[in-house]
Amino acid sequence: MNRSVLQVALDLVELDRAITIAGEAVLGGADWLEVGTPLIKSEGMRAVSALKSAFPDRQIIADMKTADTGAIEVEMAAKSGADIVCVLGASDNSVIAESVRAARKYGVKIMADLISVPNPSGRAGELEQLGVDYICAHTGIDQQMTGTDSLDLLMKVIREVSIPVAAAGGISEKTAPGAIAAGASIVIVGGSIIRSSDVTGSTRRIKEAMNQPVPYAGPDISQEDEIREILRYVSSSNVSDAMHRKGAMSGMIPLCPGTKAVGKAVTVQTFAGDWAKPVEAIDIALPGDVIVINNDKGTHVAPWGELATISCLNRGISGVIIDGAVRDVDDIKKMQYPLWSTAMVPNAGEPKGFGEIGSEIQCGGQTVNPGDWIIADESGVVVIPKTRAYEIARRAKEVYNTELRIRQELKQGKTLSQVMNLLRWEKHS
Ligand SMILES: O=C([C@H](O)CO)[C@H](O)[C@H](O)COP(=O)(O)O
Repeated sequence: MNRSVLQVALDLVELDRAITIAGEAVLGGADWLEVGTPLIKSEGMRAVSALKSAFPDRQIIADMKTADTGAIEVEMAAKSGADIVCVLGASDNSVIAESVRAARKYGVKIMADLISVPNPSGRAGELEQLGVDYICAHTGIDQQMTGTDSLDLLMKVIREVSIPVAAAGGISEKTAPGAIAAGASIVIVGGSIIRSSDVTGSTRRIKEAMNQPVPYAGPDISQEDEIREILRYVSSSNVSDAMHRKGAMSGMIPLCPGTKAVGKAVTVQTFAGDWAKPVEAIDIALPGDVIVINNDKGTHVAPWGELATISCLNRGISGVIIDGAVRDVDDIKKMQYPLWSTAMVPNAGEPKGFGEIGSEIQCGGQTVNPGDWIIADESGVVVIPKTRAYEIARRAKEVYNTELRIRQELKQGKTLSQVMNLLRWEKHS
């Protein structure tokens, strides 16, 4: 292959939307069109034939992810119009060999996908020996969410084979030049194009980036900084979607609607109205943290008020969440400080000093540990366990990006039910 190819992965579930998005991507310069696995599962082989009829001059790739009955699946895809069929590199050699035989018979090519292969560099060579036409160094979408880097995999396999290698897995305008510099002949892009509000523009920018290869230097931001960066622009609703409706606190009212808090939790267990530990937590918390307080069901006395809030502002604390009451509401509102509580009351308690800072607490019906991430906005407060914070932030970003595209389709006049094809997916139908 002389020049690098941009393959756009149509990982969608509705054929009509896939064809529209494919058309926009072709306008931006997409060379090859991949009928993504979700689309094949949702629409079957008619998705392959529909894409081929709509775009007869493009190579159509059927991402079958074949793991068994190689010959049958290759035959189906080939007869539906696919030019290239993707099989799982982790499959048994008998599956690969049968796929290759069927491919030769029906005049199509085989791309072997290295997703989840334990020894990718060794396996890539074996797959070449078995006769596959392309190797795909692929980090799956779920793996990407945990921080696995597709270009690391590409670099492990690129020198092991002499057939063309495709790079896939979260590739964007930023990483595409690195894939080409590392030697990829094909760059496969899904989310960065199909979820964009400007599919044509995003495709064009990635194509342009591919023409300026630059060696990949690895991520330019730490995972913690990336979590914070993402949580600053996604919403608590996006995070709740990413967590499959887990993590949302109940009964939390924003004192200053329109404000937002994002940060790591400094937890405080106190007793009704005992404001010593909540206020001491201000000195322990780091700038950017969120103080999360359990006031032991005390809604008649407040462990928090205006003066504590001023201290928080001075220390750069991102916000305060109280399962309990707050007072001095008018003054805090003037400061527009991000604070959520379950009650308001004028009564102050006493600084007795019971309770502790930095232990596991319950807040708004959720368990919160020190270091868990908090995102709070006008919809409410969500706690993200620290062990899954990177993954959840990345998934929330996917939710956010998916909505960018849906919003664009709504602006063009479709209803939400049309975009989502609700009737098709109703449980009782
Ligand atoms: O093959 C893919 C994935 O397994 C879902 O079927 C994607 O097409 C591939 O990962 C490219 O998509 P992005 O990772 O979103 O760029």
